[in-house]
Amino acid sequence: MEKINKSVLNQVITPRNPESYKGNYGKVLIISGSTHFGGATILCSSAAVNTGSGLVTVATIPEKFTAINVKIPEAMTIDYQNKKALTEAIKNSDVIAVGPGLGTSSIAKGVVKAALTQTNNKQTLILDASAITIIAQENWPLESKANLILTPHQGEWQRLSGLDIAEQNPKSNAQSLQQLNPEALLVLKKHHSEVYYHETTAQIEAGNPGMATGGMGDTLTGIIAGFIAQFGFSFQTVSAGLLLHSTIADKLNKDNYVVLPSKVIEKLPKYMAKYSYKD
Ligand SMILES: NC(=O)C1=CN([C@@H]2O[C@H](COP(=O)(O)OP(=O)(O)OC[C@H]3O[C@@H](n4cnc5c(N)ncnc54)[C@H](OP(=O)(O)O)[C@@H]3O)[C@@H](O)[C@H]2O)[C@@H](O)CC1
Ligand SMILES: Nc1ncnc2c1ncn2[C@@H]1O[C@H](COP(=O)(O)OP(=O)(O)O)[C@@H](O)[C@H]1O
Ligand SMILES: [Mg+2]
Repeated sequence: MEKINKSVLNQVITPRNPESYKGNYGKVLIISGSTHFGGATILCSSAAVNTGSGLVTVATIPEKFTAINVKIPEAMTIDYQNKKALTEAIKNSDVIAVGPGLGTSSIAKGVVKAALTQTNNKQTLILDASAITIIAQENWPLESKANLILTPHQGEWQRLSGLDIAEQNPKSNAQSLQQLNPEALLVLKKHHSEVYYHETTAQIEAGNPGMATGGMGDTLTGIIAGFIAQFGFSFQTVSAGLLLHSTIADKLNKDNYVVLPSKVIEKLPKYMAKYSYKD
């Protein structure tokens, strides 16, 4: 399996054009959260903001609006239960990430369906967490006009692919992805996470068990969304987001037994500045 080289960080993370404005850095929509899972929404959206997305909108339930406004004043909020508002927000976004903390209620199912069916071929749709669980449970075809990215952990991948964790290996994973949707990009999250896209299978050599804490995957989803919003959809862009997440976590793990997702998020702008310098 190919290794994802650190040079991808310098390639993807480019200095900003002085003449640019927020409209140049993409509109991200994070569809996320439910009564018991508010933190996932805050971490995912906060990661998208700190990665440098031009504008971030959070589609969630209204009882979470205040918490989001206080924690992430840069983000806007809409109610995903309002079908018209959700449709409008999907239409106006470049990157849509759906699933963190969404749960599997009937409303959540409708929201995932809307994301799958209302996106177009200029957009990227990231399916994570509960969105993957819902698609697996409902046995829906994995279809969308958008560029599709899946970010399951091994338990979620088991649900979607039908492969037990012990059966998951590069060959079986690639075959399953081919059957589910040969155009989709898969980020399989594990120790040394893997990326599958078309004929390429690659792995990061970064990440540590200090990352094994709730919210770390929600954070990755926000980072990938922010990277695609700014740098465009590609295998390299996703690989760079994945590698940056674990690279920051490895630095923090040197003197932190557990690596908190919020600490990784805090370091994003600093590390992006560092990798944007070409020396
Ligand atoms: N602060 C918040 O708001 C947070 C909210 N969150 C939100 O919670 C929702 C549920 O997501 P989830 O991932 O917590 O649970 P679920 O979908 O049931 O999967 C777990 C099952 O899979 C299995 N499993 C096997 N391998 C595994 C692996 N490598 N990593 C993890 N699990 C693995 C595992 O096996 P077991 O542990 O039982 O051996 C178990 O059977 C989702 O919307 C998410 O975004 C979380 O992000 C946390 C912070
Ligand atoms: N032992 C480990 N080594 C490296 N990375 C890990 C380890 N444990 C967890 N991670 C990383 O942490 C993240 C966990 O994602 P996920 O299970 O979706 O978290 P959550 O849903 O709680 O946000 C993934 O990016 C995964 O690769
Ligand atoms: Mg997760």
